[in-house]
Amino acid sequence: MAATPRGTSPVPPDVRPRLTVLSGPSGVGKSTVVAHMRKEHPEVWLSVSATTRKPRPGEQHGVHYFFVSDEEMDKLIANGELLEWAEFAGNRYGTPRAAVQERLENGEPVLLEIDLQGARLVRESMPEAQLVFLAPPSWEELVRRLTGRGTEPPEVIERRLEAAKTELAAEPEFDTTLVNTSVEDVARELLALVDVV
Ligand SMILES: Nc1nc2c(ncn2[C@@H]2O[C@H](COP(=O)(O)OP(=O)(O)O)[C@@H](O)[C@H]2O)c(=O)[nH]1
Ligand SMILES: Nc1ncnc2c1ncn2[C@@H]1O[C@H](COP(=O)(O)OP(=O)(O)O)[C@@H](O)[C@H]1O
Repeated sequence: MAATPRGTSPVPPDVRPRLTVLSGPSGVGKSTVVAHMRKEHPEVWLSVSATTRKPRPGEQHGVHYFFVSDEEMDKLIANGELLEWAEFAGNRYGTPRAAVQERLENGEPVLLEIDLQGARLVRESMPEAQLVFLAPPSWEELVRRLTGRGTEPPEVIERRLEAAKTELAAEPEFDTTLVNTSVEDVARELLALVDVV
């Protein structure tokens, strides 16, 4: 057995990153890919964020998001209850800290689906986190998906596409890029990265 060089620590038994961040522009397919993966692998734990955005038809409180008022969001932030938070296209979004911490302390994998600003904050506070970028096959396809989803009025779509330009330019900051051409393929690749055993 090779000796451990002096001055370095032995490699810990499990060096796999437990925290995975999935980011990518609005409409690229993050929710679709994660939902597809969790349909077959419900054991993959996804953090449920708090948001001041209004629910879309079909979105459930506590499942897709915790839908909160501006005042409630102020309190969550002031009380330090969010691991990170950001303003995106006119609404605030944040990751509740306690549930994530509990899982990480138990050595369980955690998946966050958050925006670029949030991904950068996580990288600062947890450098061991792995950052995964979901990219569209092309700009035209991103516009098509965001428009085709039909959940936002044109001015909100414009705002999100403006943000998408900044987000696409930040792709090199991420550890891995997955191009969302096929939902099935990307869901499989993401599952391997999240490494749920
Ligand atoms: N920083 C941060 N971003 C979040 C959080 N939850 C969701 N987001 C991001 O906020 C952005 C807008 O989310 P949403 O309004 O659901 O739109 P969608 O991504 O187009 O479905 C997306 O980039 C989400 O990944 C969070 O807790 N923190
Ligand atoms: N690989 C794909 N091919 C074609 N359409 C897709 C694909 N992935 C997602 N979509 C569609 O694109 C739209 C945006 O997907 P969504 O998951 O809501 O994106 P995000 O969560 O990143 O905002 C939805 O209408 C969804 O059905």
